[in-house]
Amino acid sequence: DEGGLSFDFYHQSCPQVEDIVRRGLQSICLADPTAPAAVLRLMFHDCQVQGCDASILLDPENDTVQSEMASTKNFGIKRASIGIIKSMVELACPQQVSCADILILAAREAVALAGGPRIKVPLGRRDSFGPPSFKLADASLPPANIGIDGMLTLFASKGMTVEESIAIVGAHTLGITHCLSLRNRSSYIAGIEMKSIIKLSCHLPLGSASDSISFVVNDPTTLVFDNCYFVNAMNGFGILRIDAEMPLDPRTAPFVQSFAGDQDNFFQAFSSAFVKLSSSSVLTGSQGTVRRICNAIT
Ligand code: HEM
Ligand SMILES: [Ca+2]
Ligand SMILES: [Ca+2]
Repeated sequence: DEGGLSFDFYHQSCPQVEDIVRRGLQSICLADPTAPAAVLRLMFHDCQVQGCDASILLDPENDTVQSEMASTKNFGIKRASIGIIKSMVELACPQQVSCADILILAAREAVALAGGPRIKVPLGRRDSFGPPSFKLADASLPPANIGIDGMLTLFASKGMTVEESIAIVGAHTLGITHCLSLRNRSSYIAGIEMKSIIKLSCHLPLGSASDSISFVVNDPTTLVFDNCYFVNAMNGFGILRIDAEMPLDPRTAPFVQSFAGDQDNFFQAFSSAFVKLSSSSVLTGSQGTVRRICNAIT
């Protein structure tokens, strides 16, 4: 049982949905090679707040109800690709496929398109019906400078093992970190001086307006889903605090070494972690709704 989800959920109502999402993401990627990173992070930030229910895609209802995007923890999140893919799915199968499922399928394609594993994901999520909650997003998303304890507790609550928790953070094999997100990161962690690396890309001391424009890459192969992130972290070049501490903490170090040495191990643990993350506290059956457009409840 995958918590009310199933692998053949759209078998009757929209058998072509996986192909549509794949082709949609492929063409978006041709125009913007950073799209896989954006979609993968978007999926995490949806699932982390009230479950994988497309709540992050809702626009503010009016001046008083702010969207999840108003949280500073959602800085840098890009949402446009899901709306485009949803409109392609709606043409083929009107009002059948939830935005929540489209987001998970798009994240799965993002990983595969960037060279990672093709993950089999159960479907049948429904979209949130309530108004967006900026406060919930702010409370539920991890701070940029979370440590190993906080990270392990967070993913344990989604049923992940320690190995899976480290694998899912391996999502940082894609994408970038803005200098803004490094403001509260100690530059000196367990003997490793990060200043010289960050200095190449950020204006130091951090705190200027340019911090929201300038960035560092999360690993040297920022467009490729590979195990380079773990090799890089072991060499002392982890960008965020968890990236830097995972190779050093005795609880996590053995898994970082195993993933750095064997990409298949990483892909396997990442795949099972991805299914757990994307299946945690979802709406199913008659709960929630299937939105016609992803940014509003109509
Ligand atoms: C406790 C765990 C985590 C923390 C504290 C964290 C934090 C961050 C931060 C601060 C950034 C940089 C944002 C910016 O400055 O633009 C980032 C980027 C990113 N994160 Fe995480 N993250 C965590 C877990 C995850 C997970 C589980 C995933 C996906 C499954 C993920 C996927 C990504 C991706 C792909 C990027 C790059 C985004 C882009 O380039 O557009 N992260 N993360
Ligand atoms: Ca959500
Ligand atoms: Ca990489």
